[in-house]
This record gives sequence, C-alpha cells and structure tokens, in this order.
Amino acid sequence: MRTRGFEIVSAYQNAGVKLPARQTKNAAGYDFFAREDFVLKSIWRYDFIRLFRLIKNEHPLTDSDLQRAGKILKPLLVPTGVKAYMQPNEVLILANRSSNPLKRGLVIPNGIGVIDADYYGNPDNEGEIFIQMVNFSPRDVVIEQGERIGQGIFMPYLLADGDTGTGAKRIAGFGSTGR
Ligand SMILES: O=c1ccn([C@H]2C[C@H](O)[C@@H](COP(=O)(O)OP(=O)(O)OP(=O)(O)O)O2)c(=O)[nH]1
Ligand SMILES: [Mg+2]
Repeated sequence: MRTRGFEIVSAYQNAGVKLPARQTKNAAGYDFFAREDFVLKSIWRYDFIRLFRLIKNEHPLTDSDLQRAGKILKPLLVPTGVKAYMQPNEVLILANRSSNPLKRGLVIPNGIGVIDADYYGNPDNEGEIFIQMVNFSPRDVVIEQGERIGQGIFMPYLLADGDTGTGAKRIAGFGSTGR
C-alpha cells in the first residue's frame, strides 16, 4: 500500500538523484541530497561593498547598492529533485541538519519548511522540494551533488473546530497563494 514516501521528479529521473534516507535505526529525519552542484554565496559580500563605499566617503548607500545587496541577501533555493507523497492529514516538516550552521554557516531562513500534502504533483513544478538556505559564513560554500543538505520529518496535523476546508487547489509553492 502507498501511504507516504518520496519519488524522483520526472525531469531528473536519469540525473543520479538519490531518494531521502534515514541514517540510523531510530532517526526521525530523512536526509535530503542536493540534486546538483550548488554554490551558496556568503552574505558578507554586502558588507565589503558597504565598507568600500564608506572608505571612499560615498555614503549613504545608493538605490543600486541596495538592489545589489538585496540580491546577495536573498535566500537560495537548493533543489532536491524529489517530491513527497503523503496522506491528506499529514505534512512533511523540513529542518536543517544541526551540523550545517556549525560546520558551514548554513541556516534555513524560514526556520522550518512546511511541505503540504497537496504540493505533490502541482502543475508548476510537480512538487519538487527546495531547501531555502542562507550562508552566513565568511566564505562561499560549495554543495556537491549527492551531499546531504537537510532533513524531512513526516507528521500528522490537526484541524481547528469548525474548519471544513477551503476546497482550493494548490497550483504551486513559494507564495502561490498570495501575499
Ligand atoms: O522550505 C520549503 C518550504 C515550502 N516549500 C514548498 C512546499 C509547500 O507546500 C509550498 C508552500 O509553502 P508555504 O505554504 O510554507 O509558503 P507560502 O509562502 O505560504 O507559499 P504558498 O502561497 O504557495 O502557500 O512550497 C518547499 O519546497 N520548501
Ligand atoms: Mg502557504
């Protein structure tokens, strides 16, 4: 019986993507692997621009500085090549590996990722799971294909009294339901 699990997104069937896996007997988290090499730029690049301008006595910062900084400070979406199916009353919670901030300065800026059951198979990206990351270490971090980047935990969730649902269908992720 198909209850919950992971599948490779069709576009990456032959791309050597590994399905998330637990590492020890009682591990709660399925470790996710990066589907391709990925460079996570350090956020501190912004401070160097700022310092440079201050040294040149050119403050305050211009709009174009801020635009540049905005791009640098934006979290990156590390692609996993994997989608998760589950029961309608279940959710997959994404969490960082605790070694990531310690060893590589990598944090998940949304705290946890919420992967809804109805994200699976959505018409926009088939339900591919992405892990948002920010690199606050002083150096750029290279993630290689197949490296473990985060973990997912399946959980049941509860409904509030009187909640009969909206019936609305999920068509994508990352802000698809509006602001
Ligand atoms: O770290 C994450 C968080 C979310 N998602 C996907 C799965 C989830 O079902 C969907 C929507 O996530 P969420 O509801 O947390 O974000 P939102 O900003 O409210 O987007 P939406 O308007 O699409 O619900 O985006 C990921 O792939 N990775
Ligand atoms: Mg949402």
